[in-house]
Parts: sequence; C-alpha cells; structure tokens
Amino acid sequence: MSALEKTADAAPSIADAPAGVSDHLVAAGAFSEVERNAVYRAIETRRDVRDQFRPDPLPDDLVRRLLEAAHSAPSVGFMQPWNFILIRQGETRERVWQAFHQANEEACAMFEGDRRAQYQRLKLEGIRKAPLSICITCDTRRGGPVVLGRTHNPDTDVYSTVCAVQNLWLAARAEGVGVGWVSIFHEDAIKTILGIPEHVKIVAWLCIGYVDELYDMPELAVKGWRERLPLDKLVFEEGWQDCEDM
Ligand SMILES: Cc1cc2c(cc1C)N(C[C@H](O)[C@H](O)[C@H](O)COP(=O)(O)O)c1[nH]c(=O)[nH]c(=O)c1N2
Repeated sequence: MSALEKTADAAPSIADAPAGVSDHLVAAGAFSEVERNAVYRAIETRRDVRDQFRPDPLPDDLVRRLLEAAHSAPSVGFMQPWNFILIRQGETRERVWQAFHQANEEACAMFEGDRRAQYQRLKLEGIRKAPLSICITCDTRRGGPVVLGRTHNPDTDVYSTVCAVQNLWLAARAEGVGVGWVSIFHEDAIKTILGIPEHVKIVAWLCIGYVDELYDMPELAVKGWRERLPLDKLVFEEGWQDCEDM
C-alpha cells in the first residue's frame, strides 16, 4: 500500500512493529483471588497518616521498594518527570514544619466561627514526627520541549507525578508503613529550603514511617470534617449531570 492509499482506518498493527517487539507480550489474565484481595485491601485500607508514626527508621531496602513502586508509575509519553528528595535530618524537617505552620495559620483564618475552631483541632501533618520525609517533584523540562501526549494538556506531567505518589502510598500500606501527604505550605518556601530550581514543581511532601494503627476510615470523616460522598451520585452515563451541594 502506498502512503497515499493509507487512510486513518489503517491503524498500525503489531505486524508492522519492529522485530522482537512481540516477544515482549506476556499473558495478562486476572490475578488469583488472594492476589486480587490483597490489591483491593491495600486500596481500601490506605490512609493519610498525621500522628501515628513510630520514630524507628525505615530499612534502606524497604525505602528502595517504595521508590521502585513510585518509579513504576505511568507517565505521559513515558516522561518520568519525578524526582524523590529524601529528607531525614531533623533540622531540615523543622524548617519545613515552620513553613507549614505559617501557611496553616493563614489557612485557618479562611474559615469562620465553629468551622475555624474545628480546623484548629485537626492535626494536618507529621513532618517532625515521621522519621523520613520524601519530597516528590515534577521536572517540567524532562524529555525535552515536545513530549508525546502532553502537547495539548501540559498539566499531564504533574498528573504523572501524582500517579507515582499513589503507587508509593499503596506499596507503603502493604509494607505496614504510613504515609501522610502535606500540601499546606507556600511552594517557594520549600523550594528555597531544598534548593529546587524554578522549572521544577513540588507535587507532594510525604511524611513516612512505620505505623501500628490506622483509622478504618478517613480521619477527616472520623473527626466530623467531611463525609465520603456516595459513589452513585458521582457516576454519570453519557454526559454531565448537576451534582450541587456536595
Ligand atoms: C493532593 C493532596 C494533598 C493533601 C492530602 C491529600 C491529597 C491527595 N491530604 C490527605 C487528605 O486529607 C486525605 O487523603 C483525605 O482526607 C482522605 O483520607 P484518606 O487518605 O483516605 O485517609 C492532606 N492531609 C493533611 O492532613 N494535610 C495536607 O496538607 C494534605 N494534603
């Protein structure tokens, strides 16, 4: 078939692929029931941890497994825009806590009356308590100026990095390790502390450590801040429907 004869219908097939590509196709059946249950258990029992961290350090091989899980995440155009900055020093975590504290005061002031008092009672970070923090960043220049899949949706580099965060979070749950995501800070304050360049975005500050107990539902629900929404109200067929007052 000449190039002119090729139409949009003539999509590339595996037969057109370079030699050796099909050798990489492996069976993709469902997991066993035990394996499936383990995956769903990690998803359902994963929690955001603020206060339950034990102080004992995490072994290097365990931290490596968490990072491998994060690095296995999908990414736009296989961009892999993430970096993982490991912070164990108390002095650095103290500076980051100060940045959190300042931003948290600002956040608190945005609520009124009882809601403000309720906010003040919430613990929203474990920066000083958790023995390890990992700052996960997104390098917006990784892979050059044109990245497959990102041209019309530039935020997909950040979405990819969030996928890495979630992989790490789920792997940590399976390892008996708690993770708490902190986002209450001015990004520039943390960038200055860690020397992160302008074109690199901070996606997550994760507090990480062993935990003996976890809440059986989101702590914000346990403490009356907000309930889990009913899934059926969030699922639409074929188009948008109004779902106000959520
Ligand atoms: C992008 C992003 C940012 C934050 C969070 C999450 C995510 C996804 N969460 C955790 C959040 O409050 C928590 O996930 C929900 O309350 C649901 O609880 P579980 O994660 O199911 O325990 C969070 N929690 C907190 O105490 N301080 C924070 O600054 C943040 N920031």
